[in-house]
Amino acid sequence: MEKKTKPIVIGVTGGSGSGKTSVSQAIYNHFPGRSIMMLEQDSYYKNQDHLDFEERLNTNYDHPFAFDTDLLIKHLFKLLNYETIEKPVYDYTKHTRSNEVIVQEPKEVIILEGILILEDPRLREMMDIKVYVDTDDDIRIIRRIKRDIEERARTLDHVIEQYLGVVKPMHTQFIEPTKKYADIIIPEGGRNQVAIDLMTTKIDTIFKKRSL
Ligand SMILES: Nc1ncnc2c1ncn2[C@@H]1O[C@H](COP(=O)(O)OP(=O)(O)O)[C@@H](O)[C@H]1O
Ligand SMILES: Nc1ccn([C@@H]2O[C@H](COP(=O)(O)O)[C@@H](O)[C@H]2O)c(=O)n1
Repeated sequence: MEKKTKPIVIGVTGGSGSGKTSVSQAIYNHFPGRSIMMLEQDSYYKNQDHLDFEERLNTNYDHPFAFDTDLLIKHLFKLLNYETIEKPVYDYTKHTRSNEVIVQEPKEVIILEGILILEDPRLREMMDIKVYVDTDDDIRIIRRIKRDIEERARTLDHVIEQYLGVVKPMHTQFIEPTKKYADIIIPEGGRNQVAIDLMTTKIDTIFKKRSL
């Protein structure tokens, strides 16, 4: 019996504020109505309903332990097996999962995006293409300040304290070293149209090969 091809997994990583969501969205938006989906590692932050808000504020969200990676891997295996998943929804304002889930049907191309997706060898093993979005630290912190205040209900003092205390050291210890696993390094994230064109051309080839 002919073996069915499995979906393609494209991992997109980089430091916080590097532009990995923007790159992933740009690739995804290039294929409206096609068999492509996004899977965000952030959706798999651990549930913290058992902790009070003060304790949640002190969680290290940039350490691999912050993620329910077993659940992410389980869901990825299901998607590779063409099964539907119930993707958790994360609430950054409450620092825990919301009660909702998103029903996600399997697709031929999965864009897996997150700060620590290349840190876990099991996840690396599941990826066909690995991308690292490489953006200078000063640009990343400026973007993060703006975003966290506007979209994640944070104060300037909290963003700075979190960045210096946790985000920066964890980036150096866990995220930056995963660059060596990348097949492609994209400088200056979101607006690197050449890199996005190369990625979309590659995906187009995959769709054509699969007659999709
Ligand atoms: N090339 C860029 N130029 C200016 N702003 C950008 C660029 N890429 C991303 N941004 C902005 O920076 C913030 C972080 O980008 P995002 O793609 O969410 O990064 P990440 O997912 O790596 O944290 C967002 O508000 C986004 O609109
Ligand atoms: N409750 C949380 C959960 C995560 N973070 C921060 O999010 C960053 C990862 O998301 P990006 O879109 O920036 O890649 C990570 O650096 C965490 O510090 C948070 O602040 N609060």
